[in-house]
Amino acid sequence: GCYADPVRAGMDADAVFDGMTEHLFFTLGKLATSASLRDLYMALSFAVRDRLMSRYLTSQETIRARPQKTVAYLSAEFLIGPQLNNNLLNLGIKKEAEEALKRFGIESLNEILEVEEEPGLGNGGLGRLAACYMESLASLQVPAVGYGIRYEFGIFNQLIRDGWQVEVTDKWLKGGWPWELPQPDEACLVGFGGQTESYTDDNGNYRSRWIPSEHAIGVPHDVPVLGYRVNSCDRLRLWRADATESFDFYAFNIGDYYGAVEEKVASETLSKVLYPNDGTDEGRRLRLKQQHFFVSCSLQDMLRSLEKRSIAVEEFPNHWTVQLNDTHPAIAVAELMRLLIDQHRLDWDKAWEITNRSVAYTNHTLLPEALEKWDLSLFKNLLPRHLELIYEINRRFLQQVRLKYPGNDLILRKLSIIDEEGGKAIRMAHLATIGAHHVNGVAALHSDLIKRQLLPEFAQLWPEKFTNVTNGVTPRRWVALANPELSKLLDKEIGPNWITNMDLLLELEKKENDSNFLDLFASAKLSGKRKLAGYIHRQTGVLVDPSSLFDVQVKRIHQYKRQHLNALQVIAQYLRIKNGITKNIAPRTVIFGGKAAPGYFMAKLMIRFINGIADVVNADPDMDGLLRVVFLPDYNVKLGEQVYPATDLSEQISTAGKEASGTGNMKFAMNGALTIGTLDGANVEIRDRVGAENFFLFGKTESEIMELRDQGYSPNSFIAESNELQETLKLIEVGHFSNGDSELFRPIINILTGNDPFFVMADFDDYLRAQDEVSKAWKKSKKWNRMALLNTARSGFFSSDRSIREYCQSIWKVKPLPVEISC
Ligand SMILES: CCc1ccc([C@H](C)CC(=O)N[C@@H]2O[C@H](CO)[C@@H](O)[C@H](O)[C@H]2O)cc1
Repeated sequence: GCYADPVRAGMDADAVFDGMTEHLFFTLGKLATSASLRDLYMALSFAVRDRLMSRYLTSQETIRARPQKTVAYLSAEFLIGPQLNNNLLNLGIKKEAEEALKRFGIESLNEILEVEEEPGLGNGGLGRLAACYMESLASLQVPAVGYGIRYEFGIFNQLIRDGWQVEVTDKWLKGGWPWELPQPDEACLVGFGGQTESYTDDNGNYRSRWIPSEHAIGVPHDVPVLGYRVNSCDRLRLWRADATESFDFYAFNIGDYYGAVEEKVASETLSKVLYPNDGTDEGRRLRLKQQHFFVSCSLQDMLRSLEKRSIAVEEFPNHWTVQLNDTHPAIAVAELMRLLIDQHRLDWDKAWEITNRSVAYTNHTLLPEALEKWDLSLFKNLLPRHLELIYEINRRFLQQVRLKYPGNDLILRKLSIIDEEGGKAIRMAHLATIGAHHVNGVAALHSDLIKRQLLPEFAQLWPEKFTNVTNGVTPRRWVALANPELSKLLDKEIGPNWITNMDLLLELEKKENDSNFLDLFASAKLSGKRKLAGYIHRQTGVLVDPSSLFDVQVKRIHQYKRQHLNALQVIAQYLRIKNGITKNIAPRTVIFGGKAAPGYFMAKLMIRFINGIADVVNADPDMDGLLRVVFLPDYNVKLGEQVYPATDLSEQISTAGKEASGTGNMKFAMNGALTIGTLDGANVEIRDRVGAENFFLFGKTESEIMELRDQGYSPNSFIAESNELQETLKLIEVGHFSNGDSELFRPIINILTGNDPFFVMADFDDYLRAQDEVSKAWKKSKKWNRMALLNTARSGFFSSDRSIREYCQSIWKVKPLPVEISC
């Protein structure tokens, strides 16, 4: 698969320039003289795509020719972010592209990168993790396919109007997307609804067949996932829904124009839009249809790849290892059984053995409201055959349990896939756990809580099945690409190999007392802050001082992430300044960013609250040079790439036991930000690795929170202990941040002084104490810079390469398959 044509595959600036010129002319029908920035972005993107095609095709060919186990990562979300810059980095032709652009009169690559639409095919942590993992799989040369949905509309764009979030449809596909390869010949057919009927097959076996009442077609769109400076190029296979019958002429002829396209419209809705909830299960019918749609297409695709290579279906576990990214694809357990039994005529035990040996499940949340439970009648109506199979899986499973715990009906009820309490429901976490050979959490504390709190009976039953793989993030996008200043400094100091071997960063420990190096380190940070300050001014009109402490909390808005605790702390600082208590205060710029799920009222009110505080603080001359508050609209991957290199203090302040891991915390530490945080999720491991002395810890631990909850927590007892908290709450109540309207933020006050489910009041004073520590440390810049350097130096563990190596060794049992390209 080697293509030698210089114009389409040459790697020098001339060739890239020629390639762009050709695509402008032949692909886009534009002359260079009249090309817009967007045309040049498309032309460069096509030219770059040309240059990874040999690796893409040869990688596919290598996997086909030398069958070995391939990772199938099933995820309802892939938050891959902008592609051009990452592919330039991984191909190693960034300089050449910059040179070629100069010949089109474009001085900086950033001008082109700015016009790129990012595919917002995810909500937050779970979706971005999937993207980091796909990039690490390719960089580690492990054959893999990321199976998901090609949503026509991704996560909404966020506008802030009068302090409120406004959602705008994300038309990311307008004008086309150069990074996908539609494969209509590999479409799959998926059924829904209808009923099942049992019959006896010609060997006299009782069988059941499914007669769906409606169908849709899944058309795969492949997206190359290039590894860093290797020949390996894996792919994302994203399914787009289409109608079996695009046009009903009979309806049209009788003038029923809507009828004529009704089925087409109905089918296409399957991949129309991403559900924008990040942790609340709404149990919508279309959501379940979406899940079955992409899972069925993906499993059919895997089975077809065996058929094409005339490999027996019994060999499935030796060729595919299927990872379920949370329960969103958990229907796979029943769908694989259906395909193996109904279509490949295997008997139950063989089919179950194959399923159990192939599937593994990762849990990403403990929040009860985020655990998917499908109403039984909805499930029966949409997937009658799968329900039959789930009943049988459950029956056989409970049989085993009865043997182990005779007469213990309680444990049967706790373990059953069917939740009998209230309206009967299917517990997808139970189906996934029973069908999987491994169940893992995403940080040590989280994996422990899965065993102690979420699935204790299962952990007791199958202790060896439960494991942990702490999350990671790719250093290519989150350091090399996002923070070129720091990268240059690292290349110069320890050589370039840190990008693929982050443990090499430990070398930097030697420089902890080298003030010259510390100054260079700090100036890399300052250049990031200057860039972000410019962006903030352009976007919000707020002028911020790059030399102030950039205190940042960017993540989805959620009560357990406690953005409101941070906001209360800001008010306390504001009051101190107003009361002239400025001795310990360090000039700060407090930056928030994050989207709220459209139906999540409290999260939207928290955004309004933050903007209310910002308006008052930023307009108050007493705050000049001391405090600024900013809410950055439309936080996404692209904006993240600007924020992580420009941050001094990373806010990771969730209620202990609630944040499964966090991944932003890792990106901040890698880029030399210090963390103020609770002992929650991966914060625990970050603190262990970077050193407690380089981490600002506060708050109650998970077990202290449990204790407080069990003994009946009353937030008022904590409020009574804290004057600053009382003053802060009073100021809100009188409407100081809402133009005197004391009703606007009442819901926030009511919940905090009511049952305060996320223990904001309990942690407030200790949080304020920790923030004072931060101010003190900031004023000793050498000390701060040393702490910052040690965070970067000791963040190697949090590379997604380490996470993927752990999955490969302990769960997937797969090895790298280097790709040879002989030209
Ligand atoms: C059914 C609605 C729904 C949608 C998304 C989710 C995700 C699991 C939420 C999520 O993104 N979880 C985050 O996953 C990250 C990657 O492992 C972790 O780092 C975060 O702590 C976790 O909140 C749950 C429920």
